[in-house]
Amino acid sequence: MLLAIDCGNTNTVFSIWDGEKFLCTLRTSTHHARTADAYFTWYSTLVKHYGIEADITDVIISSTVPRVVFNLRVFADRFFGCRPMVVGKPECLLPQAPRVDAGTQVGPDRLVNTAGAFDRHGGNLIVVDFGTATTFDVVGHDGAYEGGVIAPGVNLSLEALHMAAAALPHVDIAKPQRVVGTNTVACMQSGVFWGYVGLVREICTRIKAERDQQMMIVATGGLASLFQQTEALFDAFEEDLTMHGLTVIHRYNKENTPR
Ligand SMILES: Nc1ncnc2c1ncn2[C@@H]1O[C@H](COP(=O)(O)OP(=O)(O)OP(=O)(O)O)[C@@H](O)[C@H]1O
Ligand SMILES: CC(C)(CO)[C@@H](O)C(=O)NCCC(=O)O
Ligand SMILES: [K+]
Repeated sequence: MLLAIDCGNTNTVFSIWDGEKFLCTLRTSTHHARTADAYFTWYSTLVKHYGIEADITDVIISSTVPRVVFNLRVFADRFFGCRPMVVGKPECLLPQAPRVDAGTQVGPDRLVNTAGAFDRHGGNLIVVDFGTATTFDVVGHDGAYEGGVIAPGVNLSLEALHMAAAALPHVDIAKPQRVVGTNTVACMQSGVFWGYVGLVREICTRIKAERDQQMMIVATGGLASLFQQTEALFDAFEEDLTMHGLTVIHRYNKENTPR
Protein backbone atom coordinates (compact mmCIF):
# COMPACT_ATOMS: atom_id res chain seq x y z
CA MET A 1 0.00 0.00 0.00
CA LEU A 2 1.02 3.55 -0.69
CA LEU A 3 1.20 6.38 1.81
CA ALA A 4 0.90 9.67 -0.10
CA ILE A 5 2.01 12.81 1.73
CA ASP A 6 1.22 16.35 0.57
CA CYS A 7 2.96 19.06 2.62
CA GLY A 8 1.67 22.54 1.98
CA ASN A 9 2.87 25.72 3.67
CA THR A 10 -0.12 25.55 6.05
CA ASN A 11 -1.26 21.92 6.22
CA THR A 12 0.17 18.46 5.70
CA VAL A 13 -2.14 15.71 4.45
CA PHE A 14 -1.48 11.96 4.58
CA SER A 15 -3.60 9.54 2.58
CA ILE A 16 -3.44 5.76 2.30
CA TRP A 17 -3.99 4.35 -1.20
CA ASP A 18 -4.73 0.64 -1.51
CA GLY A 19 -4.33 0.63 -5.30
CA GLU A 20 -8.01 1.32 -5.95
CA LYS A 21 -9.20 3.81 -3.37
CA PHE A 22 -8.07 6.06 -0.53
CA LEU A 23 -8.66 4.32 2.81
CA CYS A 24 -8.32 7.50 4.87
CA THR A 25 -7.08 11.07 4.78
CA LEU A 26 -5.33 12.61 7.80
CA ARG A 27 -4.54 16.29 8.20
CA THR A 28 -2.11 18.13 10.47
CA SER A 29 -0.50 21.56 10.41
CA THR A 30 2.91 21.78 8.74
CA HIS A 31 5.84 22.10 11.16
CA HIS A 32 9.40 21.60 10.04
CA ALA A 33 10.41 20.68 13.58
CA ARG A 34 8.02 17.70 13.84
CA THR A 35 10.11 14.57 14.26
CA ALA A 36 9.68 11.16 12.64
CA ASP A 37 8.51 9.77 15.98
CA ALA A 38 5.93 12.53 16.35
CA TYR A 39 4.58 11.82 12.85
CA PHE A 40 4.26 8.15 13.69
CA THR A 41 2.49 8.74 17.02
CA TRP A 42 -0.09 10.93 15.29
CA TYR A 43 -0.42 8.64 12.25
CA SER A 44 -0.72 5.35 14.12
CA THR A 45 -3.28 6.75 16.58
CA LEU A 46 -5.58 7.86 13.78
CA VAL A 47 -5.12 4.74 11.66
CA LYS A 48 -6.07 2.67 14.71
CA HIS A 49 -9.00 4.98 15.47
CA TYR A 50 -10.38 4.42 11.97
CA GLY A 51 -9.78 0.67 12.22
CA ILE A 52 -7.62 0.58 9.09
CA GLU A 53 -5.35 -2.33 8.30
CA ALA A 54 -2.58 -0.53 6.48
CA ASP A 55 0.45 -2.41 5.24
CA ILE A 56 2.52 0.49 3.89
CA THR A 57 5.23 -0.57 1.44
CA ASP A 58 5.73 2.71 -0.44
CA VAL A 59 5.77 6.39 0.45
CA ILE A 60 5.58 9.38 -1.90
CA ILE A 61 6.05 12.97 -0.71
CA SER A 62 5.29 16.32 -2.30
CA SER A 63 6.49 19.21 -0.17
CA THR A 64 6.38 22.95 -0.76
CA VAL A 65 8.44 23.29 2.44
CA PRO A 66 11.89 21.78 1.80
CA ARG A 67 12.79 21.55 5.51
CA VAL A 68 10.06 19.05 6.39
CA VAL A 69 11.35 16.44 3.95
CA PHE A 70 14.21 15.31 6.18
CA ASN A 71 11.98 14.14 9.04
CA LEU A 72 9.49 12.57 6.63
CA ARG A 73 12.32 10.57 5.05
CA VAL A 74 13.34 9.32 8.49
CA PHE A 75 9.65 8.50 9.20
CA ALA A 76 9.36 6.41 6.01
CA ASP A 77 12.62 4.64 6.65
CA ARG A 78 12.14 3.94 10.36
CA PHE A 79 8.51 2.84 10.37
CA PHE A 80 7.93 1.39 6.90
CA GLY A 81 11.45 0.41 5.90
CA CYS A 82 11.24 2.26 2.62
CA ARG A 83 12.94 5.06 0.75
CA PRO A 84 10.28 7.61 -0.20
CA MET A 85 9.86 9.11 -3.67
CA VAL A 86 10.15 12.88 -3.35
CA VAL A 87 8.48 14.87 -6.14
CA GLY A 88 10.86 17.43 -7.61
CA LYS A 89 14.00 15.39 -6.88
CA PRO A 90 15.85 14.25 -10.01
CA GLU A 91 15.29 10.55 -9.21
CA CYS A 92 11.51 11.03 -9.15
CA LEU A 93 10.36 10.92 -12.78
CA LEU A 94 7.48 13.01 -14.10
CA PRO A 95 5.19 11.83 -16.92
CA GLN A 96 6.08 15.06 -18.80
CA ALA A 97 8.93 17.51 -18.17
CA PRO A 98 7.71 21.05 -17.34
CA ARG A 99 8.21 23.67 -20.07
CA VAL A 100 9.47 26.59 -17.98
CA ASP A 101 12.43 28.98 -17.87
CA ALA A 102 15.76 27.29 -17.13
CA GLY A 103 16.49 27.15 -13.42
CA THR A 104 12.84 27.48 -12.34
CA GLN A 105 11.90 25.25 -9.42
CA VAL A 106 8.21 24.65 -9.99
CA GLY A 107 6.30 23.94 -6.77
CA PRO A 108 5.97 20.15 -6.41
CA ASP A 109 2.27 20.55 -5.56
CA ARG A 110 1.75 22.17 -8.97
CA LEU A 111 3.57 19.33 -10.75
CA VAL A 112 1.44 16.84 -8.85
CA ASN A 113 -1.81 18.68 -9.65
CA THR A 114 -0.76 18.75 -13.30
CA ALA A 115 -0.19 14.98 -13.39
CA GLY A 116 -3.44 14.27 -11.54
CA ALA A 117 -5.58 16.53 -13.71
CA PHE A 118 -4.05 15.28 -17.00
CA ASP A 119 -4.68 11.68 -15.96
CA ARG A 120 -8.38 12.43 -15.42
CA HIS A 121 -9.11 14.96 -18.14
CA GLY A 122 -6.37 14.93 -20.78
CA GLY A 123 -4.60 18.12 -21.88
CA ASN A 124 -5.34 21.84 -22.26
CA LEU A 125 -6.43 22.47 -18.69
CA ILE A 126 -6.23 25.19 -16.09
CA VAL A 127 -5.87 23.77 -12.56
CA VAL A 128 -6.80 26.20 -9.78
CA ASP A 129 -5.62 25.25 -6.29
CA PHE A 130 -6.89 27.26 -3.29
CA GLY A 131 -4.15 26.68 -0.71
CA THR A 132 -1.89 29.07 1.19
CA ALA A 133 -1.40 30.66 -2.21
CA THR A 134 -3.93 30.30 -5.00
CA THR A 135 -2.17 28.80 -7.98
CA PHE A 136 -3.24 28.43 -11.59
CA ASP A 137 -1.37 25.70 -13.44
CA VAL A 138 -1.55 25.47 -17.21
CA VAL A 139 -1.47 21.88 -18.47
CA GLY A 140 -0.41 21.52 -22.12
CA HIS A 141 -1.92 19.20 -24.74
CA ASP A 142 0.54 16.46 -23.77
CA GLY A 143 0.23 16.87 -20.00
CA ALA A 144 3.28 19.06 -19.46
CA TYR A 145 3.20 21.87 -16.91
CA GLU A 146 3.52 25.01 -19.04
CA GLY A 147 3.48 27.76 -16.41
CA GLY A 148 0.74 29.60 -14.61
CA VAL A 149 -0.12 32.20 -12.04
CA ILE A 150 0.51 32.59 -8.28
CA ALA A 151 -1.86 34.82 -6.30
CA PRO A 152 -2.12 35.38 -2.54
CA GLY A 153 -4.40 32.81 -0.94
CA VAL A 154 -7.88 33.66 0.34
CA ASN A 155 -7.01 33.26 4.02
CA LEU A 156 -3.65 34.95 3.50
CA SER A 157 -5.38 37.99 1.98
CA LEU A 158 -7.69 38.32 4.99
CA GLU A 159 -4.78 37.77 7.36
CA ALA A 160 -2.74 40.45 5.59
CA LEU A 161 -5.50 43.02 6.18
CA HIS A 162 -5.63 42.10 9.85
CA MET A 163 -1.84 42.20 10.23
CA ALA A 164 -1.35 45.51 8.48
CA ALA A 165 -4.28 47.54 9.77
CA ALA A 166 -4.73 48.11 13.51
CA ALA A 167 -8.52 48.41 13.32
CA LEU A 168 -9.18 45.35 11.14
CA PRO A 169 -9.98 42.14 13.04
CA HIS A 170 -9.18 38.55 12.21
CA VAL A 171 -11.99 37.38 9.91
CA ASP A 172 -12.88 34.02 8.39
CA ILE A 173 -13.88 33.88 4.77
CA ALA A 174 -17.60 33.65 4.03
CA LYS A 175 -19.85 34.67 1.20
CA PRO A 176 -21.20 38.10 2.16
CA GLN A 177 -24.94 38.71 1.79
CA ARG A 178 -24.35 41.85 -0.23
CA VAL A 179 -21.45 43.59 -1.93
CA VAL A 180 -21.80 46.75 0.15
CA GLY A 181 -20.92 45.84 3.73
CA THR A 182 -22.47 47.81 6.59
CA ASN A 183 -19.96 46.57 9.18
CA THR A 184 -16.20 46.02 9.16
CA VAL A 185 -16.33 42.24 8.91
CA ALA A 186 -18.82 42.31 6.03
CA CYS A 187 -16.69 44.91 4.20
CA MET A 188 -13.57 42.75 4.52
CA GLN A 189 -15.37 39.59 3.46
CA SER A 190 -16.81 41.38 0.48
CA GLY A 191 -13.44 42.69 -0.65
CA VAL A 192 -11.81 39.31 -0.51
CA PHE A 193 -14.75 37.16 -1.64
CA TRP A 194 -15.93 39.24 -4.62
CA GLY A 195 -12.40 40.35 -5.39
CA TYR A 196 -11.49 36.68 -5.63
CA VAL A 197 -14.43 35.83 -7.88
CA GLY A 198 -13.16 38.55 -10.21
CA LEU A 199 -9.55 37.42 -9.91
CA VAL A 200 -10.35 33.83 -10.83
CA ARG A 201 -12.58 34.79 -13.73
CA GLU A 202 -10.17 37.37 -15.14
CA ILE A 203 -7.11 35.15 -14.93
CA CYS A 204 -8.85 32.18 -16.57
CA THR A 205 -10.28 34.38 -19.34
CA ARG A 206 -6.86 35.86 -20.03
CA ILE A 207 -5.10 32.49 -20.03
CA LYS A 208 -7.56 31.19 -22.63
CA ALA A 209 -7.18 34.38 -24.72
CA GLU A 210 -3.38 34.25 -24.51
CA ARG A 211 -3.38 30.66 -25.73
CA ASP A 212 -6.30 31.22 -28.09
CA GLN A 213 -8.01 27.98 -27.12
CA GLN A 214 -10.76 26.51 -25.00
CA MET A 215 -9.47 25.01 -21.76
CA MET A 216 -11.19 23.03 -19.07
CA ILE A 217 -10.90 24.58 -15.58
CA VAL A 218 -10.41 22.12 -12.72
CA ALA A 219 -10.43 23.41 -9.14
CA THR A 220 -9.13 21.88 -5.94
CA GLY A 221 -8.31 22.97 -2.37
CA GLY A 222 -10.41 23.65 0.68
CA LEU A 223 -12.00 26.91 -0.44
CA ALA A 224 -12.82 26.08 -4.06
CA SER A 225 -16.28 24.77 -3.12
CA LEU A 226 -17.21 28.05 -1.41
CA PHE A 227 -16.67 29.90 -4.69
CA GLN A 228 -18.22 27.25 -6.88
CA GLN A 229 -21.47 27.38 -4.85
CA THR A 230 -21.87 31.02 -5.80
CA GLU A 231 -20.61 31.35 -9.34
CA ALA A 232 -19.91 28.77 -12.01
CA LEU A 233 -16.20 29.51 -12.15
CA PHE A 234 -14.97 25.95 -12.72
CA ASP A 235 -15.85 23.04 -14.99
CA ALA A 236 -14.94 20.52 -12.27
CA PHE A 237 -14.15 20.53 -8.56
CA GLU A 238 -12.03 17.66 -7.25
CA GLU A 239 -11.08 17.66 -3.62
CA ASP A 240 -8.67 14.75 -4.01
CA LEU A 241 -6.81 16.07 -7.08
CA THR A 242 -3.40 16.45 -5.39
CA MET A 243 -3.64 13.01 -3.76
CA HIS A 244 -4.69 11.50 -7.07
CA GLY A 245 -1.68 13.17 -8.73
CA LEU A 246 0.63 11.58 -6.16
CA THR A 247 -0.72 8.11 -7.01
CA VAL A 248 -0.24 8.85 -10.73
CA ILE A 249 3.40 9.89 -10.26
CA HIS A 250 4.06 6.93 -7.98
CA ARG A 251 2.64 4.49 -10.54
CA TYR A 252 4.59 6.15 -13.35
CA ASN A 253 7.86 5.71 -11.42
CA LYS A 254 7.09 2.09 -10.59
CA GLU A 255 6.49 1.36 -14.26
CA ASN A 256 9.48 3.30 -15.58
CA THR A 257 12.30 2.82 -13.09
CA PRO A 258 14.54 -0.17 -13.66
CA ARG A 259 14.92 -2.19 -10.48
N1 LIG B 1 -15.60 27.59 4.36
C1 LIG B 1 -14.36 27.66 4.80
N2 LIG B 1 -13.97 28.72 5.53
C2 LIG B 1 -12.70 28.83 5.97
N3 LIG B 1 -11.75 27.91 5.76
C3 LIG B 1 -12.09 26.83 5.05
C4 LIG B 1 -13.39 26.64 4.53
N4 LIG B 1 -13.42 25.47 3.86
C5 LIG B 1 -12.18 24.95 3.97
N5 LIG B 1 -11.40 25.77 4.66
C6 LIG B 1 -9.97 25.60 4.99
O1 LIG B 1 -9.31 25.20 3.85
C7 LIG B 1 -8.17 24.45 4.24
C8 LIG B 1 -7.95 23.33 3.29
O2 LIG B 1 -7.27 23.87 2.22
P1 LIG B 1 -6.12 23.13 1.49
O3 LIG B 1 -5.72 21.88 2.17
O4 LIG B 1 -6.49 23.10 0.09
O5 LIG B 1 -4.99 24.19 1.63
P2 LIG B 1 -4.20 24.64 2.91
O6 LIG B 1 -3.98 23.48 3.76
O7 LIG B 1 -4.89 25.83 3.52
O8 LIG B 1 -2.91 25.20 2.19
P3 LIG B 1 -1.56 24.43 1.83
O9 LIG B 1 -1.92 23.24 1.02
O10 LIG B 1 -0.84 25.49 1.06
O11 LIG B 1 -0.97 24.09 3.15
C9 LIG B 1 -8.44 23.89 5.61
O12 LIG B 1 -7.42 24.31 6.49
C10 LIG B 1 -9.77 24.52 6.01
O13 LIG B 1 -9.65 25.09 7.29
C1 LIG C 1 3.15 28.61 -4.91
C2 LIG C 1 3.18 27.55 -3.83
C3 LIG C 1 3.55 28.18 -2.49
C4 LIG C 1 1.75 26.98 -3.73
O1 LIG C 1 1.68 25.97 -2.78
C5 LIG C 1 4.16 26.40 -4.19
O2 LIG C 1 3.75 25.78 -5.36
C6 LIG C 1 5.58 26.89 -4.34
O3 LIG C 1 6.26 27.11 -3.37
N1 LIG C 1 6.03 27.07 -5.63
C7 LIG C 1 7.38 27.45 -5.98
C8 LIG C 1 7.41 28.41 -7.12
C9 LIG C 1 6.69 27.99 -8.37
O4 LIG C 1 5.83 27.10 -8.36
O5 LIG C 1 6.98 28.56 -9.44
K1 LIG D 1 -2.80 22.10 -1.10
